[in-house]
Amino acid sequence: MKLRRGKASPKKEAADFTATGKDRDGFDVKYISSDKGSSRILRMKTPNSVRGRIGKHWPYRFFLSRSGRGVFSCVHFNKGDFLLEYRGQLINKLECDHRQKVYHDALKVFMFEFCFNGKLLCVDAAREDGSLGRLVNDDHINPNSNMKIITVKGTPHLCLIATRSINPGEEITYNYGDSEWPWRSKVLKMTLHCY
Ligand SMILES: C[S@@+](CC[C@H](N)C(=O)[O-])C[C@H]1O[C@@H](n2cnc3c(N)ncnc32)[C@H](O)[C@@H]1O
Repeated sequence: MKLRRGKASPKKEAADFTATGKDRDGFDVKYISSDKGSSRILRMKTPNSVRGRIGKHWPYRFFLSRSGRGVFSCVHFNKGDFLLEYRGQLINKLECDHRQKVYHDALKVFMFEFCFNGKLLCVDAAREDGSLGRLVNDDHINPNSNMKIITVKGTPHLCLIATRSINPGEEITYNYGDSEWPWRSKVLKMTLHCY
């Protein structure tokens, strides 16, 4: 992949951000409300400068059909860019199974299980720690990122990497995988909203 001069590779960026334990700039959390099958954004933190740019280039604003929080880009990202780490506590299968038994359903969705070097591991992001990766919503039809395992000093880190270019104002999404997620079975109306 050809890199812009001075720009670190996604793997290097991921390693740097995972080491600091901080999210990179360029994202906003917005609250989305679903009412009668349609959805709207309740609170926007996007700066006016960015809003102006979106308005100029986008004929439409957002299609949203979910509720709760979502993570939105407020800058442009290229395909292959490192976006965010799905941060949390790295635990083994035994501990993961235990927590699956004791956690409420609302917390279980924050447990990300994956295979690493032939072992089942889990990042438990149930704790509200202010990080953004744990707030990224599912889209199995047209996601703009995917979750990659990036190994830093022998430890696996779950990192969201852009799968296409992402414009300011777009919600960051990835495919949560093939489970029967309840929201996927609902027929949700898609409504356009302008602000
Ligand atoms: C890892 S959390 C994502 C952040 C979450 N929206 C929040 O406000 O905490 C996963 C939860 O988000 C919601 N969610 C994620 N993707 C969704 C989607 N496509 N449609 C509806 N709800 C979704 C579901 O409630 C799910 O249990």
